[in-house]
Order: sequence, then structure tokens, then C-alpha cells
Amino acid sequence: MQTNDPAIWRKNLPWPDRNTHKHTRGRLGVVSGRAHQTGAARLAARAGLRMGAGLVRLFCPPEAASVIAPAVEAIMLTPFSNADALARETEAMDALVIGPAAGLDEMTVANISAVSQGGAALVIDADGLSVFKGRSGDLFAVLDRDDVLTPHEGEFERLFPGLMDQGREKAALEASRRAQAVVVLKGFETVIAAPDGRCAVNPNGSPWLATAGSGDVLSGMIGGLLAQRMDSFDAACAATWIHAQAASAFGPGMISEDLPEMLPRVLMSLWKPD
Ligand SMILES: NC(=O)C1=CN([C@@H]2O[C@H](COP(=O)(O)OP(=O)(O)OC[C@H]3O[C@@H](n4cnc5c(N)ncnc54)[C@H](OP(=O)(O)O)[C@@H]3O)[C@@H](O)[C@H]2O)[C@@H](O)CC1
Ligand SMILES: Nc1ncnc2c1ncn2[C@@H]1O[C@H](COP(=O)(O)OP(=O)(O)O)[C@@H](O)[C@H]1O
Repeated sequence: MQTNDPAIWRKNLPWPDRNTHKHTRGRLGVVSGRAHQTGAARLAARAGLRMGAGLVRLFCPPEAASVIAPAVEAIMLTPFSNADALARETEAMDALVIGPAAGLDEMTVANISAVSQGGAALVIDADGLSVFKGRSGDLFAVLDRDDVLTPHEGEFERLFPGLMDQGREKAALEASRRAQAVVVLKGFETVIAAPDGRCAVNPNGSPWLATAGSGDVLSGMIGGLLAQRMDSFDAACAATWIHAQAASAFGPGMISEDLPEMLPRVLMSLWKPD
């Protein structure tokens, strides 16, 4: 176990250079829930864009498109009608976030299964985790080692009942071993664990993050770094630290919408121009 210090991942943060264009910089997709629950995906998408993904596209059920379209600018939008269509439409993505406000139903299971067949690194959060309560093996069967699960303690218990009794660090490591994916066990001291045994505990947790939607922002931040091909463990560590730093810098009154807007300041403090 180590402390999640920027020294671990700072040198691996992705920055654009003169030859970069938006497609080479990294394409992030975020899958939205239904028309009455699109805010979570929009938060994730904006966070991914702020983290440097060159192109971010929301994928939504057809009836949600008229809700989302007036609420996005740089972020693009593609409706999909079923899981097969989602798999086709997301083929070009480097990373995908799925789960925030996705719905606790078979459509979410089918969508995760469908996108897992493609090459994109996945960040699976919220309903994308909870929907596998009692059948976590179905989720683990479709994961790759570059995928990232981001459970809070409630979601963790649904996927790994009783495991938390071992303590948060051991539990996160064992969960990562079982899932064969990176696990981000969220909380005041978020633990990031990888299947190869890497494990880091986040030291700069900010209680201002105890507000609805802050986890959705974190999933988009991780996705933004994955889209830029950062190693998944490093991406999860970097996003977790930057997320907390942004919340501390904003302080009282912070809501989740403020977090993406704080990211440039934190990123600037980590950027070392040549
Ligand atoms: N703008 C939007 O559209 C937003 C949409 N959102 C979306 O809404 C969906 C459902 O969200 P949700 O809050 O109802 O579900 P979930 O977080 O599972 O809580 C259910 C129960 O779990 C328990 N629990 C135990 N430990 C916990 C912990 N550490 N943190 C939190 N809970 C913990 C706790 O039980 P208790 O402790 O109260 O008995 C709690 O009552 C989901 O898809 C999400 O993405 C949100 O992201 C917000 C912004
Ligand atoms: N008291 C706290 N101290 C530090 N971080 C917290 C605290 N409460 C919540 N967080 C952080 O806020 C985020 C909440 O995520 P989550 O529970 O998934 O929220 P949501 O589903 O509303 O987006 C996580 O990154 C978690 O680590």
C-alpha cells in the first residue's frame, strides 16, 4: 500500500503537443440514462472534456435526445435504440463511462455487455454496478484489466458482500483480484486497487464532495484520462486526487456542477511545460 501522491502519476499525465488533433487526443463516450435522468451523464461528460479528452460524445436513448441537446455545446450527442446499436455507435471510442443514472434494469445489463465487446476502456459506476447485485460474476465475466469500477461503500457491498469486513484496503485489493479490473473504493480515504497488486490510499479527501453527482464527475474524470490512454490505475489515482483537490479549492457551497470548472486550476498546478 502507498499514499496516492502525485509523484506516482504526474509524469504520466497526458498533455497535447503540436501534432495532436482532437481525435488523436482521445475520444470519450458517456452513456446517458433516460429522459428524466440525464444530469449524471452530462456531469461525467463535461468532466471528461475538462480532463482533456479531445472529443466527448453522449450516447442516449432516443427520447432523451431532446432533453440533452439544449444542455450541451462542445459535447456531441448520438441517440441509440438498443444495445446492439450502442455497440456499433461506440466502436470508435477510446474510453466509455456507463452506469450513472443508467437505470436498474436489464437494459443497463445489456448495454454493459454490448460495449464490453469493443476496444474501449470502461468506467462502470452507480447503477452499472448496483444492477449486478446477486450476480456479480456476470459483470466480472465481461471486464478487461484496463476497466475501472468506481463503487461507493453501498455499491461495493452489493457486488462484494461481506468483503469490507477485511478493512478497506484488503477489501479493495481482493475485489480487484476477483473482478480483474481496477477498483476505486470511494469514501473519505478512497482506495485504488489494481489486479496486479498495486494499491494506493488517497490522502486529500474533501468532505465538500458529499454532494449528489460528485461521483458522476469522478467517473467522467477517469474516463477522460483513459481516453488519452493513461494507464488505468494511474488514471484512477490521478483523477481521485485532482477531484478532491478541486473540491477543497472551491470549499463551502460547492455543488457537483462546480467541479469540472475547477479542473483547469488544478491541472495547471500539475502541468510542467517543456
Ligand atoms: N444528476 C443526476 O441525475 C444524479 C443522478 N444520480 C443517480 O441516481 C441513481 C440512484 O442514486 P442513489 O443515491 O439513490 O443510489 P445509491 O448511491 O446507491 O444510494 C442508495 C443507498 O445506498 C446506501 N449507501 C451505502 N453507502 C453509501 C455511500 N457511501 N454513499 C451513498 N449511499 C450509500 C444508502 O442507504 P442508507 O445508508 O441510506 O441506508 C443509500 O440510500 C444512480 O444512478 C446515480 O448515478 C446521482 O449520481 C446524483 C446525481
Ligand atoms: N465525507 C466525504 N469526504 C471525502 N470524500 C467524500 C465524502 N463523501 C463523499 N465523498 C466523495 O464524493 C464522491 C461521491 O460519489 P457517489 O457516492 O458515487 O455520489 P453520486 O452517486 O451522487 O455521484 C466520491 O468520490 C467520494 O469519495
